[in-house]
Amino acid sequence: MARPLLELTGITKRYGDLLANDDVSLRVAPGEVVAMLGENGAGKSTLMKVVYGLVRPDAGTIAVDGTPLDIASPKDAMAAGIGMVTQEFSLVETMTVTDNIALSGVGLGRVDRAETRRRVVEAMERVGVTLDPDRLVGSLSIGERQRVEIVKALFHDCRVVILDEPTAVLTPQDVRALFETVRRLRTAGLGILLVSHKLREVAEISDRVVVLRRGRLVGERATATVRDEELAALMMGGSTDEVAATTASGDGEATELEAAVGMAGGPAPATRRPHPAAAAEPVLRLSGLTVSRGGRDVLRGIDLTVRGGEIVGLAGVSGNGQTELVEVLSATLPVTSGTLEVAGQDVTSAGVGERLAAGLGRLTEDRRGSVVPQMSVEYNLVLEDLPAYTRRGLLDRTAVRAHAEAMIERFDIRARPIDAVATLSGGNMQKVLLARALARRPRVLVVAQPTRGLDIGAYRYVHQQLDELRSEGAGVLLVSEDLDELRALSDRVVVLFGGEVVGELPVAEASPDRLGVLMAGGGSA
Ligand SMILES: Nc1ncnc2c1ncn2[C@@H]1O[C@H](COP(=O)(O)OP(=O)(O)OP(=O)(O)O)[C@@H](O)[C@H]1O
Repeated sequence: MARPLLELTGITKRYGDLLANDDVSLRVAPGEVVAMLGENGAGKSTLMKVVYGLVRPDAGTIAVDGTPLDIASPKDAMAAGIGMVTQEFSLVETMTVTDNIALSGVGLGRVDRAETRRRVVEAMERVGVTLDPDRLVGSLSIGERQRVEIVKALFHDCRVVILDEPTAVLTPQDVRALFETVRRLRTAGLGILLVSHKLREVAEISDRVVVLRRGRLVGERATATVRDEELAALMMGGSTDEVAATTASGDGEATELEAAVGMAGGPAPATRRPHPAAAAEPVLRLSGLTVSRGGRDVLRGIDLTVRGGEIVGLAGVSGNGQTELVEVLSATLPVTSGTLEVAGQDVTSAGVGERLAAGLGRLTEDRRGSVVPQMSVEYNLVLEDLPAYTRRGLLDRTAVRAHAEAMIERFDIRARPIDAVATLSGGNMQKVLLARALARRPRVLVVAQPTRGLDIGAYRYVHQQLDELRSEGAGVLLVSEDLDELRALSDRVVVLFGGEVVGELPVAEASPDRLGVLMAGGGSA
C-alpha cells in the first residue's frame, strides 16, 4: 500500500468488562474506500468515535500521514483532516444551508456572508452536491440534510472521511447520489472509511472490506475478489461452509445470504403464499383521518384498513406524512377529525395504554424516545406490560429477569439484562424495542423502519417474525423507506404523498417503477 493516510494501531476501548475494541489496527490509503462490516454491537461505531475524538481509547495510536496524533475531541480530529458524518444529524432547522455550514466555524475565519456563501457553493461543486445554499434546512429531505452534513464535514481541509451507516436513512436515489460523491472524493485522493450492514453496497463502493467481530478485527479482504459467503462467515464467526449450510434453503425463500447480499430478506413477492386476509376482520381501521400540526394538515382524509393475517406496506418519500401517521397511531399526536379503530374498538381519543390494551403494538422511528435510556434492558422490556409482571403490587423481579433472558437469547441482543439501555449499540437498542413490541403478540402491529441499522442475521429474523405474526392472524402496518423490504413482506402497498393516500397496489404489481411514480406524486393507481 502507498503510505497510509490514516493508520490505527492497537486501538483498545473497554467499557467495564466489555472490550468494545480489542487491539484494532487498520490503514486507509489515499484514494481508497474501506468498508467496515460487523454484527450489531461488534464495535464499529466505537472505533469511528475513537478516530473522530468522541471516545478516548484505553490504548492505541492514530496517525495521519505518518504523524502520530493525540485526538481528544472532534476539533482535534478536524484539525488533523478527519471529518465524520454520523447517522444523527446536528443541523439547525430554522437556518439556511449556508448558515448551518458556517456554524461549524471551521475553515472560515473572519469572512463575510457573501464570501461564506461563495465558498459553500464551491465546496458543494467540489463534491458534486446540488443544493440551494439559501434554503432552510427544515425544508430539506433526509437525503438533502445528509448532503449538508457531508459538505460541512468536508468544508475544512479534510483528507479522511468517516461515514457511519450513511445509507440507513436514504432512499435509493439518495444512495446513488451519495455514492457519486464518494467516488469523487476517492478520485480527489481522500481516504474513506464507511460503516455498513449492506453487502450489496459494500461491493459497489469499496476497495477493501474489514470485518469486526466482538471488538476484534477478524478479516481484511479486497472487495473485488472476496465472496459474500466469506464475509458473512467472518461476521458471524463460522466457517464459510457452516454459513453456507445454515443459509441454504430450498423452499424458494430468500436465504440469509441472499438477504445479506441485498438486505432484502423474506419471501420474494411472487413466491409468497396466499393469505386469508380478504375474509378476516379489520384489526386497524382509519376513516377520514385528518391531522393538523402547526396549522397545517399533515394527514388528510386517510382511509386505510388492515385486516388480520395481512401485512400492509406503507410507502412514501420521507416527509409525506408517514411519521405523523405512526405518531397518531401511537397516541403521541392527536386526531383532528375522523376515526381510528383497533380490533373493532374506537380508540380515536384513547391514550396509549388503552390502545395497547385494545391490541395495538407499535415501533416508532424514534428509538431513543421509546426507551428509558438510564433504565436497564430488563425493565425497558416489560415497561409496557407491567401488570403482567406485578404480584401483589410488587414487581416480580424473577419473572422480569427470566423474560429478559429469553428475549436476549431469542433476539440475540448483545447486552446483559442489567445494562442500561443507553449503553447499547444502535442495532441492539432496536432489537430491545422489537422484542418488547412482539412479545405482547398484538392484534395489529404498526412498525416504522423495523430493520434500519440491523445486521444481516437480525434483518432476516425480524422479517421472519413479522411473517409469523401475519400467519398467526395478526395484521401488520409496515412503514418503510426500503422498497425491497416493502415488496418482500407486504401483501399490498399503500402510497402516501402530501399527507394523502394516492394509491394502492397488490404486491405483485408494486414494481419499484410504479411505486416510484406514485411516491413522486404522479397520478393515482
Ligand atoms: N458508553 C458505553 N457504555 C457501555 N458500553 C458501551 C458504550 N458504548 C458502546 N458500548 C458497548 O460497546 C459495544 C460496541 O458498540 P458499538 O456501538 O461500537 O457497536 P456497533 O458495531 O456500532 O453496532 P451497531 O451495528 O448496532 O451500530 C456494544 O456492546 C455496546 O453495548
